[in-house]
Amino acid sequence: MWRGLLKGTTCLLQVAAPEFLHPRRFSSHCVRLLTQRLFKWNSEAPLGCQTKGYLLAHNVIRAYKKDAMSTVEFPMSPITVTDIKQYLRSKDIPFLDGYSCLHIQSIFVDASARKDSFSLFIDKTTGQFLCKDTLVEGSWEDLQDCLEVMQTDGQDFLSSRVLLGYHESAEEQEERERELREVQRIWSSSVPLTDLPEDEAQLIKVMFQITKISNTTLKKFRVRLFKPTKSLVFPWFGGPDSSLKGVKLLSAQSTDDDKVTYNEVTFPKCNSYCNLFGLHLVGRMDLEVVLTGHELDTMAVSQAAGLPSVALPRGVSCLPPVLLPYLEQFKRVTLWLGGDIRSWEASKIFSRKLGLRRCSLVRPGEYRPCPVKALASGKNFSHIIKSSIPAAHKSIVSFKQLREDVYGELMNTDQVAGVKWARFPELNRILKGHRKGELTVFTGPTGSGKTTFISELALDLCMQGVNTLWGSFEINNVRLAKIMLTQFAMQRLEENLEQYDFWADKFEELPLYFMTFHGQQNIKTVLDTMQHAVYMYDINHVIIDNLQFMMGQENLSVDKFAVQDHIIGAFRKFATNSTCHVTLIIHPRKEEDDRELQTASIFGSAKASQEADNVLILQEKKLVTCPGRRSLQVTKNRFDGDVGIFPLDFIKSSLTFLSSVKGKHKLRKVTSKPENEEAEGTGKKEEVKKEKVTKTAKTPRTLKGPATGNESK
Ligand SMILES: Nc1ncnc2c1ncn2[C@@H]1O[C@H](COP(=O)(O)OP(=O)(O)OP(=O)(O)O)[C@@H](O)[C@H]1O
Repeated sequence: MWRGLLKGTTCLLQVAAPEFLHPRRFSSHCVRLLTQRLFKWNSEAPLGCQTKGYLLAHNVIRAYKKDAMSTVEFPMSPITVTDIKQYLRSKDIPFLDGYSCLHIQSIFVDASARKDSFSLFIDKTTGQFLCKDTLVEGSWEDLQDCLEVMQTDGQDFLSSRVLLGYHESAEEQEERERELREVQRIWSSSVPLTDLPEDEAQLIKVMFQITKISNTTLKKFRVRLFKPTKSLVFPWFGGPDSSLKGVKLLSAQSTDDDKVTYNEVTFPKCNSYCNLFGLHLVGRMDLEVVLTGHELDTMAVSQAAGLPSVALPRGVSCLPPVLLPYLEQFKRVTLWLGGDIRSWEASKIFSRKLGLRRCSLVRPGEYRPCPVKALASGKNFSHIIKSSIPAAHKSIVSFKQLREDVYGELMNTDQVAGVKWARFPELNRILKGHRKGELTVFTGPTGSGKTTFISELALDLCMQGVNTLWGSFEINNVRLAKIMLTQFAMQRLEENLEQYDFWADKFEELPLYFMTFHGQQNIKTVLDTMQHAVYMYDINHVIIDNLQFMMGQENLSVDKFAVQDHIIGAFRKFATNSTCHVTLIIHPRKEEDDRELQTASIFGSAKASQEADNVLILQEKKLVTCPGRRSLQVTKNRFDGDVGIFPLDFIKSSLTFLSSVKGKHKLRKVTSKPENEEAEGTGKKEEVKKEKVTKTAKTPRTLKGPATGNESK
């Protein structure tokens, strides 16, 4: 359908604004200018015609953007809160300065029908807006357009249909309606837990480890049981009429080793499931809330602490900014996201979005597990919540303030070490895991498979819920996605095209985003886009392929090293400040055919290896017997100093690398020497203090199910 619209609007554009015909230039800014021109032209025409022209233009742009939903564009005109305030003042629009948003009166509701006088929320970071009364949402440019239209026409308000829902294609609309029918079907064929016979209800409670959650609480939150799959059903009520908008199904399965795993499925699916479970029970006058990472936790808090509580839709993996308006009313937000380090890290990151000064964080620990476990073990909830730590930290701290942090790290060494790779156990043994806030520099000979390898390394993490952003400047996103999809499916999909949809559907669920850049880029633009993505999607891992594309096209013969140092410094700062891991691919210096690369071979000065927390080298052995053979060498590991090398076998059909141990290629685990002893730039062979050979069995490759953003607890 949108092709049809595009055709129609192309004609319109040809007349009104030919310079915007190039699809890459479609943007809200383009619509805005186009709209203004249309208004100018149509100033004599009746209102309906003007709005139609406006809508038509918007339709195309929004459909275009929606198509590229997992791509992250550079915000056309990065906006600051000062700009927004200035604009509102210039239009005489009164606003309230909230925590994450500015609040204005809704422009989509007739003044006489406005329930809440300041129900339109403008995100201070992005300018994105949401009207809570009508659920109209859009970009800052959309809002400006609407305000301009109102001013031009001298209207008090606009119809909510101006922006609502029209961006959907027929297919999308059909899909949405199908999902809504599915939601209704599940909801109406499930039974309230409290209506089950007592023994059956008890069995279910045991299965989900919620024996301490009372029937009153279950009833209050309207939890049901979907019998065909024995799943708990958590409803999502939303909108001005608090109608049913979606459901989340939680199912339990026992594993071979007698453990129970929990799986979640949402309708509508993951990306559009934007529910704060429990929100319908929050009163308009409530000023305090406990934010949890799971529906069961929210019920536990509500029951044991008697406080309003809401759960994040995708647990600790993200806090979508679209939910921020719903949390604006609270003067105090206690984040109790779980009982592990990952929850603790997430609570620190989310509190920045929520506004540090109103947030306090429950530090995980032996006496502070996640709420549902705390309820099961009879912990004192009010004590835990009262002893939560204010999120606004001072820049100078004493050890007294740090001692709990240090203790937490000592207690949870495995979690502190980061997310483990499922496909590269040898890398886990050396690096221990993938940690937030670190900078990894990766190099290897030209054409040796750097992109292919990093693609699999990042995919592995992404499949475990690490929100990932790719900046691929060398190969385009379609090619990159094709490589990743092949690695994900672990087979040549060209030969099994009938399976394409199956794998693509699963792949689509991954928290994976791509920057839309290609070729040479300005470092500031790239960093701004990364910052934007961190805010929008809680990105934990950014991959830049490769640094040479930020060095500019001009001849940098004089100070190219200084430029590179500046860029590396900027990425280092970004990784630290945004608590986000950055993997930077850098070309090596000119290689000599018969020598292995080393840290000093990284192109540029020593800055790259000094700033990096990890240095990884893809070694290419020119073996006649085994031409595809590569090894991965870790030459720097700031976390615990272990360095080493292990061989990789390339499987061409799936573009994957199998870490293997064959013949002479055994894992060499080497305890590193101090960083300052590294023979940077000297070409000296690295000294080895201690060397031990660890026998590693060939790891069988099993494809783990793709992460759906749904956690199992
Ligand atoms: N171990 C390997 N053996 C043989 N071919 C490989 C291997 N790894 C990757 N390839 C293939 O080599 C080609 C180049 O790979 P890739 O683009 O990942 O290399 P690169 O090091 O990133 O290249 P560049 O130096 O140009 O950035 C691809 O077609 C890829 O499928």
